[in-house]
Amino acid sequence: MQSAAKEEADPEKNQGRYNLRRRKDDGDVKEAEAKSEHQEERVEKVPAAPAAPAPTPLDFGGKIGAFFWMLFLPAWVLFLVLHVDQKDPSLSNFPPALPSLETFWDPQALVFVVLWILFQALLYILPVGKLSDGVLLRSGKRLKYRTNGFFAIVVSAAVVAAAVYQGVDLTYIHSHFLQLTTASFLISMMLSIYLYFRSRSTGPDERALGGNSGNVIYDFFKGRELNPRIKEFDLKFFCEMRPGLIGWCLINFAMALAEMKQQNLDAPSCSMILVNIFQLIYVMDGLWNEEAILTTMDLMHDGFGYMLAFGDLVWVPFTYTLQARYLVSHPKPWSLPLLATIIILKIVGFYIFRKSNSEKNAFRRNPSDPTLSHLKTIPTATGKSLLVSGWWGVVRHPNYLGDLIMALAWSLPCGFSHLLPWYYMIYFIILLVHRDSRDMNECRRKYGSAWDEYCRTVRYRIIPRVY
Ligand SMILES: NC(=O)C1=CN([C@@H]2O[C@H](COP(=O)(O)OP(=O)(O)OC[C@H]3O[C@@H](n4cnc5c(N)ncnc54)[C@H](OP(=O)(O)O)[C@@H]3O)[C@@H](O)[C@H]2O)C=CC1
Ligand SMILES: CC(C)CCC[C@@H](C)[C@H]1CC=C2C3=C(CC[C@@]21C)[C@@]1(C)CC[C@H](O)C(C)(C)[C@@H]1CC3
Repeated sequence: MQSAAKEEADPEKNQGRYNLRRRKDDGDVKEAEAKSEHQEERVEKVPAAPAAPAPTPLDFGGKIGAFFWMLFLPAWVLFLVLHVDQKDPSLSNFPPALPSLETFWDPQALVFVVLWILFQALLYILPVGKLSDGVLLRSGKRLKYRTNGFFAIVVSAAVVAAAVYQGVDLTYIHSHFLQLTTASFLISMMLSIYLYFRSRSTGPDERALGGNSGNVIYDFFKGRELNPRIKEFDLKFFCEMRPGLIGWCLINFAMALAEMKQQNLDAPSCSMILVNIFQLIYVMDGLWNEEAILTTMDLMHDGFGYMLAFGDLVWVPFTYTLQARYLVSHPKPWSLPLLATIIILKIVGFYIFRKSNSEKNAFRRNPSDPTLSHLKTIPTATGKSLLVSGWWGVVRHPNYLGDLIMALAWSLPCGFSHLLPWYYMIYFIILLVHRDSRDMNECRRKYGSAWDEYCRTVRYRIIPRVY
């Protein structure tokens, strides 16, 4: 174990740790060999390039699992959207009755969704804000990203405020929720088909290691191309950070207006305000620290396919808004002690989440960053090191811990009368536990014995002394 500064001060030593083993386990052997050859060539030219790319084992229940998830996820969104509309959205009334087919479709809703995405695309391409460096790719290249997400949400807020001032009725979003969901689903489906077809003409270095099984359904679901771009326009980065994420805040705001209309209130309820502010802070923080997304799993390792396209454009805006949507017709009384507890939880969760994400991002960008020199690290054979003190010495995913505490603070304002507003919390535990195990497998593959040493030093995964 050594300090972060010392580790980086010896690049030649690091270079000697490249992992050039050939892996012939699962997947296309020829391709794996071709990658290894490229890798050996690159070692001389690009000292910091990640090593030993080999296709990863299938995830999400493999080929059959991918097929199941592709059908199940949209059906689940549909049930949630319909269930929350019921007068009594309790478990005994699940599943809700299906409406007639024509109810799903409204061309106007499609136009609004397309306009929203185009508007966000326009803000994304404006030459405003920083051009940030992505991580080093297997090809030895480093992509540039326009990180102007905070600018985009501020402009979007101003445009929405002006529209409301001009008399635009945003409660349309509440009354046409189902049609807007269908429209977004169609767009995500078309995008996924486009992504799959264009991925067929990409080289091995441009593909994600995990979405390249050769099975059409699995690869379509998981995503094949790592960084699909149209010229400088990065589709994965844009979809993950803009239309759905900013759309989440727009929908929450529309729910607050719908609550006022439906409950005949002069102002939104306290619970609604809390949910709106907490989630707005979460999104604004993500956009303010947009550069940090470049060192997350989605951007570094996952291909862009159905899972992320659907997740970004449908799942995030139409299920993460469930709490606000629930509150529209289920007002909750609140007390000062409860309010104080919820706010404290949010602050604690946010602090852990932000500090740990920023620590890892700063370390991955510049391991010799003087502000991190006090942190202990473990060197690995790839030349990269692992943090073993600071937040990453408390548990192996401190950022998940903070995120979960925040999720708790988002559900509490909705009370305990129904399970539905707790859905996000339950889903999030499942998502993060699964993500953690995906990441553990991936890191064990990448870092071998160094990862085992890390796991021996930092024993718990997400919750200290519990899990
Ligand atoms: N609201 C939502 O729906 C969701 C939110 N999130 C949030 O997004 C954020 C990003 O999460 P996610 O992308 O899953 O994962 P991480 O940001 O935790 O990224 C995992 C990667 O970090 C690196 N890493 C792991 N351990 C260490 C260590 N000790 N020292 C240095 N680097 C390490 C590894 O990559 P390498 O070594 O290759 O650099 C690993 O693959 C989290 O805060 C999460 O809570 C995530 C999913 C959904
Ligand atoms: C459809 C599937 C069941 C699950 C899809 C998962 C996706 C919805 C999430 C995967 C990782 C995400 C992140 C965020 C949103 C949800 C998805 C896309 C994030 C952008 C939210 C804001 C945060 O501040 C963040 C850290 C930037 C998040 C990054 C990961």
